[in-house]
Amino acid sequence: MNIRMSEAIETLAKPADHPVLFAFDGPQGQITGRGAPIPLPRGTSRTLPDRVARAMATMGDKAILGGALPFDREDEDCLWLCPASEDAGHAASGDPQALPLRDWDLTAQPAAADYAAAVDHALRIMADEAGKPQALEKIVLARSLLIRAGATIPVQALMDRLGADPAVTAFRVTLPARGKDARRVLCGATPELLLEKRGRAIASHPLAGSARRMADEGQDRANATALEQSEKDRREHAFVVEYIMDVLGPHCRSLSAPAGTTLTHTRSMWHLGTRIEGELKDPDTPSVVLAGLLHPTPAVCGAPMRRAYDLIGALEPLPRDFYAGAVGWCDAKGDGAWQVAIRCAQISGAEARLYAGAGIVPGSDPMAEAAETGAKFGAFLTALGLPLDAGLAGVTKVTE
Ligand SMILES: C=C(O[C@@H]1C=C(C(=O)O)C=C[C@H]1O)C(=O)O
Repeated sequence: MNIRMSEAIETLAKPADHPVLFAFDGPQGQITGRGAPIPLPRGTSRTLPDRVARAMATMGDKAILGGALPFDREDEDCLWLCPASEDAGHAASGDPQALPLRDWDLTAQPAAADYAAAVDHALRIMADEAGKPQALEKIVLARSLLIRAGATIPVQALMDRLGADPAVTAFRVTLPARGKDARRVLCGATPELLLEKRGRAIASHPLAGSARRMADEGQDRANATALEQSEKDRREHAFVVEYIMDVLGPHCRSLSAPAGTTLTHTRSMWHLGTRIEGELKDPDTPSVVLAGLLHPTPAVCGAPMRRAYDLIGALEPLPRDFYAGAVGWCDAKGDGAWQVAIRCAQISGAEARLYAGAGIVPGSDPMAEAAETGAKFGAFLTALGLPLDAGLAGVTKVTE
C-alpha cells in the first residue's frame, strides 16, 4: 500500500469515532492513538529511520506515531500514524462485567519440562564454549501459554485490569491482520522502560534478575533479599546495562548508570533494575529510532546478541512475533516512550497466546527458570480472572 502521509492525516478527521490503534497507560503517561487503519509503510529495522524521517517531515505537530517493533529485527514492524487530539487522551473503559473469563482452557507450549530441557541444553552450550571467542554467556528463553476462551476476549476490559498496578505500563496495539486472525491485538502490562525521550533528555530502565512475589510478607521479603544478594542475578543484569550503555553512548553527549542495582517490583514480581540517564547529542533523534537501535537488549535476547538470537530461533518452538520487541509512541518532536513488550499476549478473538521468558546464565537451574516464567504469567492470568499459578502447571517444586 502506498499512502502519502499528508493524505493519511486528512482522512482521519474525528479520532473518537475510530477504533483504538494503540494505547498506553503507565508512569510515562496516558496516550491513545485512534484513526482509520492507516499504517506507516511497513518495513524492517533497517528501513525504520528512513520511513520515520519521511513520516515526520509531513506530520506537523498534529500527529502521533505509535505501535510495535517485533522481536526479530528482520521482521516487519507495525507502526500507525494518527492525529494527536485532545480527546484521544485515553481509551474508553472496557465493560467491567466482561471479565473474568468464564469458559477457558489452557495449553503450555512448550510444556514446562520441555522448556527446562531447552534451558539445560543452553547451559551445556555455555559450558562447552566457556572462554572461547563469541562464547554464549547469556540467553533468554521463553515459553507460551495458549488460552482458548468461550467468547471473544475483551481487550479494553483486560487492559483496564492490567493497568491497576501502578508499576506497569498497560498497553494495547492493533496488529496487522494475518490469515484467519483478522483482528489481532498485542496487549499486556510491562514493567520495563526501554527508552524515554523528552527533548535532549533520555532514560532507560532495564530489568533483569527476578523473583516471585509471595502472599506471605515474610516470604516475600526473603525472596527480595535473596534476589538482591544473588550473584547469578547480578551477572544476568550487568549484561543488559553494559549493552544499553554501548548502544546509546555514541548518540549521547552524556550518559550514566549508577553503580549497583535497585530492587523494583510489580504486584507479582521482584526485579533488579538500573535507571540509565543521558543527554542526546541531537535532540531531534526520534525516540522510535533509538528504540529500534536498542532492542532486543540482553534482557530479552542474550549476550553476545547475535549468538543468543540464533539459538533462540533453534531452541524455542514458536516464533516470538511481537513478544519481546518494543511498544510505544513518538510525537512530532521525536519525544516519546518505548517499553519492552513483555508480560503480554497476542490476542485474536477468543484466543490469547501469552509469552514469558527468563534469562539463563551459567549457574541457572532449569526448573527454577521454568517456575520463573510461570510466575511472570501471573499478572496477565489474574487480569483474565484465571488462577495466578495456572502458569506453573508441570513445574516440579523448586525452592526459591
Ligand atoms: C523476558 C521477560 O522478562 C525479562 C527477563 C527478566 C529476567 O530474566 O529476570 C526480567 C525482566 C525482563 O527483562 C518476560 O517477562 O517475558
